[in-house]
Amino acid sequence: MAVYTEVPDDEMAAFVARYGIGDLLSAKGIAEGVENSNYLLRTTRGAYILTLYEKRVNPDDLPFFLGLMQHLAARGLICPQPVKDSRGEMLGRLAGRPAAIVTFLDGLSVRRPTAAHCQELGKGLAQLHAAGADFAMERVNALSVPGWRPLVEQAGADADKVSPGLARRIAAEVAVHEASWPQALPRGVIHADLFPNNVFFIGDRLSGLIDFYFACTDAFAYDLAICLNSWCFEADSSFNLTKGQALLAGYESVRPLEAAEVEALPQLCRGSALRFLLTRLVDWLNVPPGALVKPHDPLEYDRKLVFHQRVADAREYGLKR
Ligand SMILES: Nc1ncnc2c1ncn2[C@@H]1O[C@H](COP(=O)(O)OP(=O)(O)OP(=O)(O)O)[C@@H](O)[C@H]1O
Ligand SMILES: N[C@@H](CCO)C(=O)O
Repeated sequence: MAVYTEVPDDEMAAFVARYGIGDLLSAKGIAEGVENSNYLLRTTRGAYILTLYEKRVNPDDLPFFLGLMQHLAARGLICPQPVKDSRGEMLGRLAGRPAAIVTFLDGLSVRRPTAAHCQELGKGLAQLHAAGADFAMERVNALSVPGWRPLVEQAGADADKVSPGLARRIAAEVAVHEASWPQALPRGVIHADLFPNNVFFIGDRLSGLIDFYFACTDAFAYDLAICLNSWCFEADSSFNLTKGQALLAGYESVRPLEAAEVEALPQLCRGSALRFLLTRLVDWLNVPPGALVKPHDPLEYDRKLVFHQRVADAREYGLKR
């Protein structure tokens, strides 16, 4: 996360006092991340995370996100749990923004995942899909195919300042998916942003998942595609087949893929690369003045997209069949 909204000390202390989590000792803005404003709170009872929800989060979606974290935690998945205030509410308001306090998770995210991390991640992703199966709420994926053209339009001709020809290429890529996106794949709750920075490990063991603010109801295999993109490429943009194999094997050790999902995987990888290329591009072109945030490189996902455009079938990601 980042810090877009500064909170005056007295407002922060008064807000925290409503939660029965002890006296506030310190509140430190967290520079990592790009979406919401986050503070690490230390109180006389321990550590917590305070999140102020920013532009890309629709406040109407917050009951889904907070309810989902509660649901998954109740089924044994290690994820942040929303803390209720003295009125029993999970969602509050601070410095003019919707805000919530969640529990702090131990563990560290890994900058350069190994194949062992990828295997654990695959297993954890399938466990998340299973734990979400009986979650009653639904949320449309606002950043699936119908959400992409508006992002292309928002970037407009400025896309070419980031890379010559990019505006035309992304418009053409969106058109491909609008015409042929797979519609009937097994679906349920997906995380939709399970990048390495959102997964904690203690040693080689997965110890927790965070950042459920893109979670939605969509194809399970699309979540897998997002993970193949964010876990299995090297810094030079080459795909690491060993990591792909490990991730897919970890996933299938809990939930084997159906034939239609295997067939769709190259297109899902291509579409998810495009999704992150587009949101990164729009963010890159619109950094709010004074915000404590470092935008992500959109062209990393352009290079991944080019790789997927050449993939003929899922064996190229390490699937054994
Ligand atoms: N529940 C938690 N327990 C421990 N640390 C946390 C927790 N939630 C967030 N953090 C810390 O805050 C950082 C930013 O959080 P998060 O990834 O949710 O932000 P974001 O803006 O949504 O980021 P992203 O760019 O991934 O969307 C994390 O990298 C982690 O260090
Ligand atoms: N994980 C995203 C940021 C949150 O949408 C990215 O790396 O582009």
